[in-house]
Amino acid sequence: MAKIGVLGAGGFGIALSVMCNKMGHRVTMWSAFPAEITAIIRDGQNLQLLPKVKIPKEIGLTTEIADVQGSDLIILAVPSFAIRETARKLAPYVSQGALVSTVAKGLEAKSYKRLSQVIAEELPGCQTVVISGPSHAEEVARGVPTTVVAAAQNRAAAEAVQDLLMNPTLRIYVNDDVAGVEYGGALKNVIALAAGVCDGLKLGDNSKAALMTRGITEIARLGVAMGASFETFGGLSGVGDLIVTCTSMHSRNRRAGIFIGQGNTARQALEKVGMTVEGYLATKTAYELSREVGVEMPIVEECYQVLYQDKSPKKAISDLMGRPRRHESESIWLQSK
Ligand SMILES: NC(=O)C1=CN([C@@H]2O[C@H](COP(=O)(O)OP(=O)(O)OC[C@H]3O[C@@H](n4cnc5c(N)ncnc54)[C@H](O)[C@@H]3O)[C@@H](O)[C@H]2O)C=CC1
Ligand SMILES: O=C(CO)COP(=O)(O)O
Repeated sequence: MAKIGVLGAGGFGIALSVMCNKMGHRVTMWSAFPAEITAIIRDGQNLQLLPKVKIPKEIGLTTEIADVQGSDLIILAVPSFAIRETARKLAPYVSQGALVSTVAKGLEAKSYKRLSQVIAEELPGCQTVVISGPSHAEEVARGVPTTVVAAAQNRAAAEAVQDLLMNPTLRIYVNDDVAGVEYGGALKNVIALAAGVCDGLKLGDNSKAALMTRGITEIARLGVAMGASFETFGGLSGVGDLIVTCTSMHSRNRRAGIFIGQGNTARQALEKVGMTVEGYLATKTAYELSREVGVEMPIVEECYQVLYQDKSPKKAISDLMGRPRRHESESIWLQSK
């Protein structure tokens, strides 16, 4: 039995806490917000972020981040925009070599850093392991067979997370390509939003398949330009997560896209979903990064215009369809002029 600290008491923080508790680990779940913990204690669940998942009494609930000190593993399960401030709060309570994981999927705004890089800056001396892959909280909490990857620069650290968290319903593969795993996880949310827009517009399966396939092409194009391995995008954290997020009703990104396709503004869609929609910020960050490094990302660019410049989704789709003719085999390497 290990001691696990989970930072974040939303959908995925709860799902992982419940899973770890079932495995026999001693779990402490932290939230930055006293009202969130009070509501969980009162309702025995988080009615807003993961309803119908009962939180067992053995899981410690706290707003004192110091309470996770001495954990064998600390999992950051807060949205990507809160990773730096949460890691900074944690810093006084972790020792050299501590094992820290993140499940957040995003890039830091403005710096375009990957979240493991952000954590390494705030927690130097810790071993950072990225956990990513097709893993909706609703299903992880129910014990639906799920597969993810654990990626770290130090393979032993990823294997330690594999040892701690792998169980009959969660199969964990180790991966050395941290950059590829993180770009896949962050960027698939943009494509999932776009897939939701297609669904909201009541387009067909052809359109969705096109978005997913061309989407992973441009995700890989940026990832490879940023130093990732091409192969990673064909794995669980790439195409695997893209498939689940573009097709599942659990996906908050896809649901936000559906609202936009039905005629809501981006702001209205985010409010209606009421949970973390990483694809919104990721669209802006990916758009800016792709321009900075000169990588062509037509779907990301159209998403940016729909979300941030009020472009009509129908016009965005017709502009994508009307792009210059191209050979499929060469397009993975395309750089913009
Ligand atoms: N829900 C899911 O199925 C999965 C989510 N993820 C990723 O995990 C991350 C968290 O997602 P969810 O748990 O679903 O989000 P959520 O919206 O359900 O919960 C977010 C949690 O973060 C906390 N939080 C918000 N702002 C904060 C701040 N400034 N400082 C500290 N804590 C803050 C909230 O209090 C809440 O406990 C996201 O990056 C998401 O992409 C990854 C895999 C699956
Ligand atoms: O990353 C996820 C599943 O792997 C969760 O996706 P959403 O954030 O779109 O719900």
